[in-house]
Amino acid sequence: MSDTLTIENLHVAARHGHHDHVLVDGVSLTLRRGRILALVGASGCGKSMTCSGAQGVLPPGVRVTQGRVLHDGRTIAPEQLRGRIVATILQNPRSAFNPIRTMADHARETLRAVGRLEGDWRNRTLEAFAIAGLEDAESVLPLHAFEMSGGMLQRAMIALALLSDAPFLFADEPTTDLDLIVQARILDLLDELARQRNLGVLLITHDMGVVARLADTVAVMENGRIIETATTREIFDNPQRIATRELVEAHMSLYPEVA
Ligand SMILES: Nc1ncnc2c1ncn2[C@@H]1O[C@H](COP(=O)(O)OP(=O)(O)OP(=O)(O)O)[C@@H](O)[C@H]1O
Repeated sequence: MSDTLTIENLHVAARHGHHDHVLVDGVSLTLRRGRILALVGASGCGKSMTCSGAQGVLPPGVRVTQGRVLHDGRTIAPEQLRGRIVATILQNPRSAFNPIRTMADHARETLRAVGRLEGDWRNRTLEAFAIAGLEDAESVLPLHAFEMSGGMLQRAMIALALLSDAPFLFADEPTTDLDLIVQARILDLLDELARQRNLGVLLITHDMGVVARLADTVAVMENGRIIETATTREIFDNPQRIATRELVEAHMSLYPEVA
């Protein structure tokens, strides 16, 4: 049971008048360190709500109605999970940064939040920025988000995730807002970091190209439920469910050479 993070029977619902509208309907997933699990499915099927629900960071009016998260078999509260056990990188990094704070401020804040601000925070930050591929890391520290490109910001978000030293990473559509060349570089970086740092990654995406490139296993979601889980090879070669087949076929019609 060591080195695992399990989302168990997660239910998430939104209040609509007097009724609950179920958005996530009994999702169970297990992440293992050093492995990348892709969570895929059509837009609106509940991927992001699963990720946010597991971390207890749902939007107003949306709540977890059932389920728990276990780290190495022990139940863990969302506030203990966030930052310490799970780091997060999101789509649209620009909106994830406080516009009036510098990258140095964000790094200090991240380290403070996980109780690691002591000692030489600056050098640790510079090292994380360099590992994340931010060239001339020193010059990045005083920058605000508006002074950086989308690719730089995504690298900065990855650097902050590394600073927290969490063993698991939730990456929710990490390359969606980036141009194709930057996307490819960020995907390479994520792959490299997951392997080198032995991170367990939950990769949320609707892009089967990203799945083919990075994921070891795939969980397919439809209408708030996991309908199929298999290795990436099996998902591409022998999809069992219609929704899975549609995702694979849509991808193959665009990029026949990939799988
Ligand atoms: N703030 C909210 N309040 C109520 N329902 C919401 C809210 N945000 C999203 N939803 C609904 O929750 C469902 C799941 O949304 P979610 O964002 O998890 O989908 P997703 O699979 O991540 O989609 P996408 O690939 O488009 O990001 C959708 O039906 C969506 O309309």
